[in-house]
Amino acid sequence: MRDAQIRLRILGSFSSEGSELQVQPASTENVKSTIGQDKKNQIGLLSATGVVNHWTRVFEKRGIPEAQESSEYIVAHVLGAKTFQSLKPVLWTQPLTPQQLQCIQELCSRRLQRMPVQYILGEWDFQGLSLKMAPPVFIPRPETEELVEWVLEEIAQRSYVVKGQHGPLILEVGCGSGAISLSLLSQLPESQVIAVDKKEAAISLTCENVQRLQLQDRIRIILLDVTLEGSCTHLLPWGPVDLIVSNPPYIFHQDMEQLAPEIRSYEDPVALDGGEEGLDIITHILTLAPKLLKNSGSIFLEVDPRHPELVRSWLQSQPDLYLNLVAVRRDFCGRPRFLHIQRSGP
Ligand SMILES: C[S@@+](CC[C@H](N)C(=O)[O-])C[C@H]1O[C@@H](n2cnc3c(N)ncnc32)[C@H](O)[C@@H]1O
Repeated sequence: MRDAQIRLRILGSFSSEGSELQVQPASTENVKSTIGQDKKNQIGLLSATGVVNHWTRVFEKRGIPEAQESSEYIVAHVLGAKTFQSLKPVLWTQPLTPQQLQCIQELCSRRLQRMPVQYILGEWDFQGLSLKMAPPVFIPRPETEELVEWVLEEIAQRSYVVKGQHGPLILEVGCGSGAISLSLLSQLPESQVIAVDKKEAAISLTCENVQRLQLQDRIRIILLDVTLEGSCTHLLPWGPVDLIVSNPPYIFHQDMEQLAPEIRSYEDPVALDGGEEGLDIITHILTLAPKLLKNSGSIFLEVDPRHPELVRSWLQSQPDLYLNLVAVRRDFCGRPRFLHIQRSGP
């Protein structure tokens, strides 16, 4: 699934798509007439492969990014598979039923309106977990899987056997769909997680995903805005924590307009907009951290490539926090995107 997700880069990166398209949903008539045009090819067109090719051409014509991948994911989903390649080869050429064709058409019409494939399918894989997706809750990106892998590597090198607790206690700020928290819980059977988010839609989706994966015994989910005064008091009863992890909103405000239509029209701007320099939530997390973290506790953050230097100098200007930027990691595109900050103070 990882490869498949990387292929859907337009939904995974915050790149601009340039000018927005005037998109009209395809009508049933359009599809029927295209399908009816060539009687000789009718069987081919009504097969899964034929329909994938048809919608790929329609998407390409309308300037929809990742036309073929979008079309393949939708057809595979309607046929009960995750990817087109994983379908039994016999299903590639077998004629589809009228119901299947109708369903494909409805889902493809949504893609023509630039809805991300993840919302169209209603689920997406993250770290091998199948999570429910629903707009406007942020769709987990492939980069964030690298953040989770880094956290897992660090945890593997430490011992967390303290007062009957056998695994780390982790706080996630901004849990969204629950992707980070749930993948950590599922890969660290001794861990416990506190997941917070300021948006009710995110909290509800995390709860649904927790139930879906039966991980409710080791997680506490809290509706909380970490920028509000006193937010710390809601977390202190559960702490102190070994580790804070967050993929916060970090886009520079002036870059918000450049986002692809998929992101701009469907994802919650609260999940994206980090203020003037993208640091608004990051600095709140860092200010709260010393009150919530154990001694030598760690913070792992996903950030913009411009942030490592900005965060380093911000931390130098805040010596009373006793936080040090100890490592920066690059993402699979070679951009410095992940920070490890450690508490070193009283
Ligand atoms: C980039 S999304 C990350 C979601 C998820 N962790 C992931 O990686 O897929 C950021 C999340 O932070 C939440 N958020 C934004 N501001 C917040 C705040 N002040 N307090 C708590 N959560 C906040 C948003 O609602 C959103 O769900």
